[in-house]
Amino acid sequence: MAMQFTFGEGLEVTGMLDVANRYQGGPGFIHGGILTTAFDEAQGMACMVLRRPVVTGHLQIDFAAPIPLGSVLELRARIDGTVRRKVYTSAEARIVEGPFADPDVVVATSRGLFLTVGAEHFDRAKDFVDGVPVSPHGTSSV
Ligand SMILES: CCCCCCCC/C=C\CCCCCCCC(=O)SCCNC(=O)CCNC(=O)[C@H](O)C(C)(C)COP(=O)(O)OP(=O)(O)OC[C@H]1O[C@@H](n2cnc3c(N)ncnc32)[C@H](O)[C@@H]1OP(=O)(O)O
Repeated sequence: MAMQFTFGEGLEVTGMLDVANRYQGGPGFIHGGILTTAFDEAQGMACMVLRRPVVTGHLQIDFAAPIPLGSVLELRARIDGTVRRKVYTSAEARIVEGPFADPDVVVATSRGLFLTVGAEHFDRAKDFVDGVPVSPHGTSSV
């Protein structure tokens, strides 16, 4: 997904998403699956501090407010803790530009469980790789 990421202090990662027209779900608003993808990317990116590949095991989104096309979304994500291969993460989204912008209002939240995996996890699909992902960290082609 075409997001810009910056690494803040500590374990927090900030991702910015321009809510383009192609991300429409209901008329005028972002599709919930797109927002879910953005959280998956941001929380997966927060896991990169571990310097091991991870995959998403469980992701739970609360859609608290509608997000109109043309918004700029800010997603802040972090690792909350690790247990063995399990990596517990959370994130919030705020509209920071556009007609509904209010940096004090959280419009969606996410909790995600990621699992560290070995290189063999991806090796199994190497014959099916299709193209170069858009994302600089190489996880998504959306
Ligand atoms: C050549 C190297 C290439 C490197 C490339 C690096 C890329 C960049 C890296 C990093 C940036 C990442 C950015 C990511 C952004 C996008 C990520 C995605 O969209 S990933 C696609 C969607 N997800 C899947 O396709 C997973 C499909 N599922 C699986 O493969 C397995 O189910 C997996 C790996 C998640 C777990 O399977 P198991 O066999 O490895 O692990 P078990 O032994 O079953 O579980 C381990 C522990 O986790 C818990 N667990 C597993 N799944 C759970 C679940 N769904 N809910 C709750 N707990 C779960 C279990 O209860 C267990 O817990 P206990 O340690 O015993 O306490």
